[in-house]
Amino acid sequence: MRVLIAEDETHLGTILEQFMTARGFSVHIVRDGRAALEQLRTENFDVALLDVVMPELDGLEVLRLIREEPLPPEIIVITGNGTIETAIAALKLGAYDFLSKPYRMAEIEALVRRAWEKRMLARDNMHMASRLQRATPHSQFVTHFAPLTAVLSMVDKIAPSPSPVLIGGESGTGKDLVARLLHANGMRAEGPFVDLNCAAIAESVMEMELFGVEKGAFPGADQRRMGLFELAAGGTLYLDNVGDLDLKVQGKLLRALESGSFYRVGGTQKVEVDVRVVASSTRDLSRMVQAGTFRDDLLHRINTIRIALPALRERIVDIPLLAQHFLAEFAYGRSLRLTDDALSALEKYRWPGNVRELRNVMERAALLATNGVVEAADLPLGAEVGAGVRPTPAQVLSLGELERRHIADVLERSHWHQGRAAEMLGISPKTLYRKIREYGFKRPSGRSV
Ligand SMILES: Nc1ncnc2c1ncn2[C@@H]1O[C@H](COP(=O)(O)OP(=O)(O)OP(=O)(O)O)[C@@H](O)[C@H]1O
Repeated sequence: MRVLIAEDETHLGTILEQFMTARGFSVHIVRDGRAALEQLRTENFDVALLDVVMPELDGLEVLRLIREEPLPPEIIVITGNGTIETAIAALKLGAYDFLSKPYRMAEIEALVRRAWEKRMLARDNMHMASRLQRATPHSQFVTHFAPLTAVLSMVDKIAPSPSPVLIGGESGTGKDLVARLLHANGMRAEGPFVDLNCAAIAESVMEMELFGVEKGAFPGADQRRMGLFELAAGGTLYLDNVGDLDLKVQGKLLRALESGSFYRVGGTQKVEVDVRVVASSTRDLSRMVQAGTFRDDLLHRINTIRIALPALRERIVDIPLLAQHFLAEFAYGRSLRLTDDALSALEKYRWPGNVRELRNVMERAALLATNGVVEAADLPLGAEVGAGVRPTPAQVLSLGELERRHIADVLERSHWHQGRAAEMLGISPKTLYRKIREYGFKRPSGRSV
């Protein structure tokens, strides 16, 4: 339990500090209001004891300012001459409780412990809610493919370590799922899992999104905002499509990983956080290093542990297994089965959207199935999916070009409705967004969506 004591009376402060330390609290003491404010803004405390009468800033002012911050500690205000007006003002400003001087040490200890329990309860509720939300779609990683079962045992082994992990693989291969497994099986499972798709955030705001921004950093920054790094404190930060970070943010990320600390945008106070970073990329980061678009030193840092997820077409053994798994998920109590023809159609298909696409296909198949049987005709794999882009033997297109043309075609057919297009392609909207940027597609003017 981390406790801040702000007390300007030297002797009293020291006695309090010694008492609390001896009772097993981790204590930091400051002697004036401004120092208290700075300390509370830069480090995470569970409880703060604020004397009301202090130089620079009084305790009530510190209380008011700190309550405007995200996730403030519980505050106990210590009033000098026990004026009831001050105590009421403190409670109105959101203090947990107040104590009047002179007080007994045992009294203060009991109050600090109660304040801490309240904070833990609130935190548990928050985590419980977010875990319930997470647990539903992402619970199980299904595979029979030997190299992937080896990956799963590696995930179990490395989950408890704080080292960064890099997960590579095409879109829809399960990178997000593996990142969540790493979190859920690690020491930080009780902490937050914060996920950021680096491809979906404009470069100009990425630094603020990750590291937060200090009040007054620029005109309009009228309050301090925590970045995702801080929000992930004690948990895992998942950076999806890490290759999309620009070089400046890459540098800052590297420093944060190396030192465990960073500065908010416009800030001068170092913020220290304990966060495990898991990054993923669909792109070949080594190639990006060669091209000068990804930092070599950052790649080394996040590459400490590397996991590569194979495309679904490279593990045909998993196709029937996953198909049954998703069919059961969408059967809603009915019993559904796939015909041999349907299975063979699934195994022959190339699955550009990997497991995500298979899941979408099985969802629709479950809806279309009659008499509990899914026929090949019920599978929306569509000959038409490849139609129009199939090259003649003399004109073999690269996979990248094929993908580019196919996405352009689907965007056109969906009238640039990106949600629908992503669904047709079996990829996530965020991946489609990134591909649109990668291929430099421009929405035709006059189209609204
Ligand atoms: N082996 C698996 N077993 C069960 N479900 C899986 C498996 N792999 C992926 N999925 C499911 O497929 C969908 C896509 O997976 P996920 O979001 O993890 O892919 P991704 O590689 O992170 O994709 P992107 O690069 O587009 O973000 C999710 O619904 C996920 O639960």
